[in-house]
Order: sequence, then C-alpha cells, then structure tokens
Amino acid sequence: MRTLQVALAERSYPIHIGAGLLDTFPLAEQVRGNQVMIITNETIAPLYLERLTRHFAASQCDTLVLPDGEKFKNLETLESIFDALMARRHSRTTTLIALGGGVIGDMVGFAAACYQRGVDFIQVPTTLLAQVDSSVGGKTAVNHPRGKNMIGAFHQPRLVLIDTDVLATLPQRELAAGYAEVIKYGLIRDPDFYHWLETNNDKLLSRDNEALSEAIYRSCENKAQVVADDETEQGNRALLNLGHTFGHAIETATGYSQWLHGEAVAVGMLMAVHMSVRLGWVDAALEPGLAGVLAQWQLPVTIPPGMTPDQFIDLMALDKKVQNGRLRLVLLRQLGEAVVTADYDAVALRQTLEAFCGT
Ligand SMILES: NC(=O)c1ccc[n+]([C@@H]2O[C@H](COP(=O)([O-])OP(=O)(O)OC[C@H]3O[C@@H](n4cnc5c(N)ncnc54)[C@H](O)[C@@H]3O)[C@@H](O)[C@H]2O)c1
Ligand SMILES: O=C(O)C(=O)C[C@@H](O)[C@H](O)[C@H](O)COP(=O)(O)O
Ligand SMILES: [Zn+2]
Repeated sequence: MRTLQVALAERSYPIHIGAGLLDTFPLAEQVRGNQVMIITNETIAPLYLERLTRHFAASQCDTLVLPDGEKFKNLETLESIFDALMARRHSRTTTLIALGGGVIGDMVGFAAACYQRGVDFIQVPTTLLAQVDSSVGGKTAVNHPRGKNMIGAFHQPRLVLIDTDVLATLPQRELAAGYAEVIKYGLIRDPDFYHWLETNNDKLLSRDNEALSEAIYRSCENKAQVVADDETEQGNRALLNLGHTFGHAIETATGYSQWLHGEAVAVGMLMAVHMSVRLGWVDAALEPGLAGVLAQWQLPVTIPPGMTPDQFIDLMALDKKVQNGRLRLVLLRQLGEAVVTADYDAVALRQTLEAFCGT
C-alpha cells in the first residue's frame, strides 16, 4: 500500500492506494460514530457492496443503491439520499461512504456536505477517473439541465481508499475516459509524467497493473498538491479544468446521457491545445501528438455532430470560471505549463469553435 496526504490543516486526509484494500484495509477504525451508510449504484452493488459492508458488522450499516448514470446526478437523486438517511435515523455523527465512480462520489460528497449541515464521508472510488481525480479534492456537486456541476459545495472526505483491483471489472471505454484526466496532469503541470505516459502507453492500454498503479499514484500526487495549494479554486486549482469549459458544454448539450465526462474532456483538451497553438503560445506539434494518444485510447477527437459555435458560446457563458462577465479559459503556454486567463484573442476562440464545428 502507498499513501499520499492531502495537506489541508485540520481537513487533511490520506489517500491509500493498493491492490486488495477493499478487503484488507481496516476501514471501520476510520469511522468516528456508530452509523454508516454505504451509497453505490445498481452496477457496482453486485460487484463490491457486500465486501465493503463486512467491515461494519459492529455498527449500524445501511446501504443505498442508486440508479446508474450521469443523468441521475441531479437534485432528485440527492433528495432520495436525504430521505434514506432520515428514514434510518442517521445523526450528525454518521459517515457516508461513496462506493463508485465520480457520479456517486460527487453526489454522496454533496449529500454529506448538506445533511444536517455536514457529516463525514469516505471515498472508495471504483473507476479510473474517480481514482485519479474525482475522489480527491472535495469538489462535490450535482448537475442542472442548464449546466454541469452547477449546484455543489467544497467538502473534503476523511479518507480516500483506492483498491486498484476493482479496475479489473471496469469496461475499456470507462478506463479510457479516466485516462483523459490522467493525461491532463501531464499537460498542465508535469511534463515528465506526460513523457512517462507516452513511454508506457502500451502497458497502460493493456492494463498492466504496475503501470496503472503508478499512473494512479502520480495523478493523485499532482492533484493533492494542487488542492493543498488552493482548496477552493481561488487561483491555480482552475488549471485542473483544462478542457472542461468545452467539455462541460458538450455534456450539457447532449443531456448528460451520451458522452462520458472523460470523453468530453478529451476533445475539450484538444480544443484548448488547438486554441493555444492558434494563439502562438504552444508548439504546434503538441496538437497532433495529443490527438494521436487520444485516438489510440479511442477517445474522441471530434465534437458531437450538429453543435455550433454559438451554442458553445451560450453554454460556456455559465462556466464557473466566468469572472465579471468574462470567460476565463485554461490554455497552455508550453507542455506542462497552463494558465487560466481571460486575456486571449476572442477571434482565436471563435476560429477554434468553427474548426471543431466544421463551420
Ligand atoms: N469532483 C471532482 O473533482 C471530479 C473530477 C472529475 C470528474 N468528476 C465527475 O465524475 C463523473 C464521472 O465519473 P466516472 O467517469 O467515474 O463515471 P461514473 O461514476 O458514471 O462511472 C462510470 C461507469 O462505470 C461503472 N463502474 C464504476 N466502477 C466500476 C467497476 N469497478 N467495475 C465495473 N463498472 C464500474 C459505473 O456504474 C458507471 O456505469 C462526472 O459526473 C464528473 O463531473 C468530478
Ligand atoms: O478538482 C478540480 O478542481 C477539477 O476541476 C477536476 C475536474 O476534473 C472535475 O471534472 C471537476 O468536477 C470540474 O469542476 P467544475 O468546478 O468545473 O465543475
Ligand atoms: Zn474532470
């Protein structure tokens, strides 16, 4: 087992990474009260729920199985979590445990932030995306039909428990979606990692355990550093949003039901790199290089047919990085160096959107 720390003073917590931790990690010792609710979905429950409940034989351990899918990451599902907690008389000393991917993690985290004004929660991420990104950092939210993650809170987990073995049951399309967020760390702040990923691409694609564990560790290390420096995104945490302004617009436009988050982020990162090249900020070779890696992972390099530049502009106006009416974008200055800025040529943005929309 390898452990990283998210250093946030009194809200600091560990990220434990290892094979088999779902069974072997002494999870019950980490819980402060005598009540837990494990919340998961109908796909993950038959695979892993029983193994997790075994840890809590001595506590009141309730389980809640939600429907599966990004389209259920909404206020209605959140309401069903609150209802289950009250029905089972969970008090302020309860602990919510999120067993699942980013959808479960974001919703359970938000439920924990709100229930009785805040209770403990633990992340047990089961997708690559959740293991490298969403389980760390305390961004919790649900979607609104008009915009992605628009209703949420910062609420840090008490612990992140990453069992790398659970990736064995993850479909390849989901693995690839998570890989998009892995590449992101290389692009925005860790060029050595980007090159390591290029060198180890074949191993990662074929799910070599050692390579995947290393990619998870280095991703969490990057994320933990960014979060420790800027917990609530007053500054550089926004760099973790590379590709997300475009990506979130795609997810919203397609009703949160066709594109995976990581897929939308993949082509969104390519759009951000394309725009950075157009601005003359970054070496032009980066764009085909990134497109090549995305294609190898069967991640999209084009946007959904029918989307228009005006539709992007309209949806992006609700992006959380808008400040005083100006849309800030995450762009690259060079490989491993990103900026969040509203100081770009609007023509380059329009041309980027036209290039990808084919207009
Ligand atoms: N909070 C953050 O910092 C943050 C960061 C990145 C993404 N996100 C959010 O995360 C969400 C995407 O998360 P995701 O990609 O994990 O999607 P997801 O949670 O929908 O999971 C993907 C699919 O894999 C299934 N699954 C999960 N674990 C499995 C396993 N081990 N074996 C078999 N199937 C399994 C799920 O049931 C689901 O069908 C988005 O809502 C995104 O906005 C949040
Ligand atoms: O942790 C962060 O900060 C991120 O931006 C990570 C992103 O990968 C993630 O998708 C996040 O949920 C996006 O946040 P949002 O504030 O743009 O909704
Ligand atoms: Zn993301």
